[in-house]
Amino acid sequence: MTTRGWVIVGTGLMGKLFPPDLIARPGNQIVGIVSRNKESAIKLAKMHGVSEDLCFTDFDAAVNRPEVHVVYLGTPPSEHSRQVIAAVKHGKAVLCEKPFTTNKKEAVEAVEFARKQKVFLLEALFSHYTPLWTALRQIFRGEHHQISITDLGRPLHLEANIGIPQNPDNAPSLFSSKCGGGALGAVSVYPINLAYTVFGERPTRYEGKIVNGATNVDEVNDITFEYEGGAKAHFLGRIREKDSAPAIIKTENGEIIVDAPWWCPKKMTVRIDGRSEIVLTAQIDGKGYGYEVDEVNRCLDEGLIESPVFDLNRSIDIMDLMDELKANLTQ
Ligand SMILES: NC(=O)C1=CN([C@@H]2O[C@H](COP(=O)(O)OP(=O)(O)OC[C@H]3O[C@@H](n4cnc5c(N)ncnc54)[C@H](OP(=O)(O)O)[C@@H]3O)[C@@H](O)[C@H]2O)C=CC1
Ligand SMILES: O=C1OC[C@@H](O)[C@H](O)[C@H]1O
Repeated sequence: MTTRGWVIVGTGLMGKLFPPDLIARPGNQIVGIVSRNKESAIKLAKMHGVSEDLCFTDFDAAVNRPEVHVVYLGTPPSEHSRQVIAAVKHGKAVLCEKPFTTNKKEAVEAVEFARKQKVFLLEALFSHYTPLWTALRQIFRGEHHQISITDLGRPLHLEANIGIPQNPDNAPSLFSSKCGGGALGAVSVYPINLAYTVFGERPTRYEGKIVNGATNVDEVNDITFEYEGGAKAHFLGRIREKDSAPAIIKTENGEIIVDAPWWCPKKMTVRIDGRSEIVLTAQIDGKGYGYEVDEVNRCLDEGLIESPVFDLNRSIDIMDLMDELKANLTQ
């Protein structure tokens, strides 16, 4: 088995949460931690059993070493595009946290550069790679071995709310407009991507409202997408209140209930009217970040520069849609 060396950039929440799931996957090793502050890097290194010698304040010095294969960006969205480009310049694969960037322009710059240099880049929208989201993708692509999309019929309605209560003291970058914070990128990116997965396309119309809070980032997104033929997706994304409802997908002949937390689900029930009920379950390893690590390694093993299950056009398109939503729905 190939052993891959990873550099972790950022020592905040994700710098703490991602590495245990990374190193629990065989063949992955942390070979560097980057922080703007040496003490923070050393503290994080101790937490993850990494040597102090592998702590850096200089991004380029950390990344440009032969033992580095992948760079994980656990930094605020405002840093992503620049850091993707910096890592790609050294020829290193990148796993970049969601939201991919702060706007479409930055997303295009990062993607075009990675494509030009033929270096692997993937958005770390962790839900997408979990076992039951993989099953959802297969169902709506008509590729699931047990559940037929013909029996279910076409999707008519998606309801997927997400609310994770936080505040500027425990999550300063999330509430900072300079860092590219806000509910759209922090939480609503999950229902937006779920809507892409279910309906397979971008909505033709949208309506709703985006409400900014005291720190001038959006804290509430109450948005409905409409698709060709009248199907709809609705989500309420919030960063001050908790919402632990399941996600519900109604189809012509049935429904799929994805239990909460539906962005990292362990159970999903598929009902075909009057005919069958199939319950799919999955264990989640750790906090659920190992599956995106598997996807990086699978793609690198196969010599791919983009993941076929979450290609970079989708990352760009989501940022483009978010730009539009912000421009048109902010009150
Ligand atoms: N997949 C998931 O479940 C989750 C994903 N995320 C995503 O991960 C990314 C990071 O989020 P999170 O860890 O919560 O953020 P934090 O603010 O907790 O941590 C980000 C870290 O990035 C570093 N950093 C670099 N530049 C800046 C800057 N200009 N301002 C502030 N910090 C900076 C800091 O580390 P240092 O001081 O060491 O340089 C900081 O601690 C975001 O894109 C977020 O959306 C967040 C939570 C959950
Ligand atoms: O991606 C996320 O999931 C967990 C939340 O705590 C966080 O705000 C969000 O960015």
